Amino acid sequence: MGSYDEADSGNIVVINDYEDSQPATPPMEQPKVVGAAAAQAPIISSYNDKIRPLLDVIDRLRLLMVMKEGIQLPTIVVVGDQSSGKSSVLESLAGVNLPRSQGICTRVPLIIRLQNHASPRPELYLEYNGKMVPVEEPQIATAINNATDEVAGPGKSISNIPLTLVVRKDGVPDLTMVDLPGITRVPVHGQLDNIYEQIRDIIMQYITPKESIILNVLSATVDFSTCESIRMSQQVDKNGERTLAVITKVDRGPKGLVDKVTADDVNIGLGYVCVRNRIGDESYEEARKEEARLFETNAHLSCIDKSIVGVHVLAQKLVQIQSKAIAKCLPEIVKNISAKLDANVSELEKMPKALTSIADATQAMMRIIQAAKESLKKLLWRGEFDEYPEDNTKHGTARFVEMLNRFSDELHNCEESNLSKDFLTEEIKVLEDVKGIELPNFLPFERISYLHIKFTEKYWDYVDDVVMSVLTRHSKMYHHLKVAAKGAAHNLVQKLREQSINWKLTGYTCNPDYMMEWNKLINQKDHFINQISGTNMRPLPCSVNLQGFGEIQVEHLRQHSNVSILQQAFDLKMRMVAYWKIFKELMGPEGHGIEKMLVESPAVVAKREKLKNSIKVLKESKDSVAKIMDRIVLYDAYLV
Ligand SMILES: Nc1nc2c(ncn2[C@@H]2O[C@H](COP(=O)(O)OP(=O)(O)OP(=O)(O)O)[C@@H](O)[C@H]2O)c(=O)[nH]1
Repeated sequence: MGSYDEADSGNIVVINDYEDSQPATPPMEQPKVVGAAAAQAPIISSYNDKIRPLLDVIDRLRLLMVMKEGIQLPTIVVVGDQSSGKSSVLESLAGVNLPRSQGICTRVPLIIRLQNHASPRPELYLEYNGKMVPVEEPQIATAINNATDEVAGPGKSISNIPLTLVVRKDGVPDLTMVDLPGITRVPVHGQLDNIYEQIRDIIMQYITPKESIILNVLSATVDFSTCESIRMSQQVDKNGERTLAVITKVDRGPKGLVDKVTADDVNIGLGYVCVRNRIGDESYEEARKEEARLFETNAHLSCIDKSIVGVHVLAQKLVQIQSKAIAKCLPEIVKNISAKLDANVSELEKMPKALTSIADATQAMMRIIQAAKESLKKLLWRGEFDEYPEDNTKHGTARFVEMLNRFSDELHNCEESNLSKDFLTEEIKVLEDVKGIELPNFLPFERISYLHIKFTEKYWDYVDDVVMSVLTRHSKMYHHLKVAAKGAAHNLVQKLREQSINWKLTGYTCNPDYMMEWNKLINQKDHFINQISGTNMRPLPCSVNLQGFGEIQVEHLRQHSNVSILQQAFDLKMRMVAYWKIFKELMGPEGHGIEKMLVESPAVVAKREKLKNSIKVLKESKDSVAKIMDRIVLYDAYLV
């Protein structure tokens, strides 16, 4: 058993093109062999202390799903045509029973984390759907099948949601690999017609990143150039620089195998390893012995270079490839995590703050209304278009002039326009004087004396469009506010439109509710003033009952000898109270209306949540990586 002799000597010698072409691994980084494990474990290999923490960090980042954040990790991805023997290879490496079959077997990506572990009792876990389920070794195949059913549904359908199998066992190589569903062209009963496309998409997603190492599992019984998995890996790794081929079932197709692997017709840059997996109920020890015997005695197989045969060689090669890939990628990973974290933090900062109180909500609403008002003033009055430099349709003052010019031309062409040479001069002047949006009973629209219906319609349609689009822009984060504000603004524009059309010169006081409330309050003024300063009344009362206020203490007011000041103050107070009442009705009891209006749109909430989540993952990733930064620098230095 040449292979075991090598292991027992304590040195792993891996000779192939890849190793020759790669920078030499420093002597201290050579994987050591755990001699004591030789008798018990299927694979005799261990990781140097210096590499293991790096792999642990990569595994931690994988668990944090940092890949979802666009950070690629060095990953050994196992691909192969259906039943090529992928699971059997992994089983040989891990020394545990994985589901094996002749039909489709692997239906979800299975991340296998092998960790060499000193304790004689193996520890196995399955991690999926946020669960971590301990598993006993004999039940592992059943547990994987059950978990697959839970993730992908029972039957033969496949899914992209991965399962993770952690195997902590004495003597296993420290490796993390992903087993993917086998490529099948013909859907079997119970599979969707697009099963090939589904599997292809999953495989491409895993093998496309340049950080992935492709472990292409090929059966010795087939012509490699016809393998679908070769076609796929060549699409993303044309020269095979990151592809290693494992030839399985050598016992079934030994003839001509040596020529196939020597000719390398399919461009496998990292080389070939030929293996014979466990068959039927064999134990791992029996399988390894049988493999060694086969490569020693079989006429066709014995001439294959010993440096490319056997599961143990495969394990050692993978360990070295993996450690080099990790050391090469880690500095870039660290950089990418920091860059992505910074970008997400600044994007989150740019987002409106989540509103947690009525005060916040009120403030936010005022800010939005103020901003919308300012935008409208710029567009419709001041002629400043910096917020919409490209969109001429919003350039209100310019469009008004156009409208007026057109209208003027039309009028000149109609008989009516000749009735008076000053016709409409007054109206045009008034329009130019209109000063934006102000408090309801100070609007200057009573000065508008005449506007033609057609022109008025066009004018208000235009104003309505601009107001709607400005409000939409400013309130887009808050769906309810957007709807409410647009509704209110639209109604206001409608009212103004009607008033313009009806030529009303009634003195626009805008809000009838406000006026009703104000009248009710102001009608009490004479009575109130009389109660304070009435000359005929003795003794003067200490308090006065006011509708809407109740009993009011008034003695302190008597120090003001100027009745006119009192009247103005009363007037002012009533105005404010009337406004406040209308405002409160709009906003609902205790301001909850504002809160409701400022409920953010689900898309904004989702975006903020996503960013927060990303930041959390990236921060944790950064922390994990920070702990091993010194090792990265050290290891990196060896590789230069
Ligand atoms: N004789 C022999 N049979 C093997 C060898 N490797 C795998 N097999 C058998 O080939 C069949 C398929 O093996 P799997 O490991 O399930 O293949 P797979 O590629 O994982 O299958 P899917 O994931 O379903 O595509 C099983 O019956 C294995 O026992 C080998 O080296 N020699």
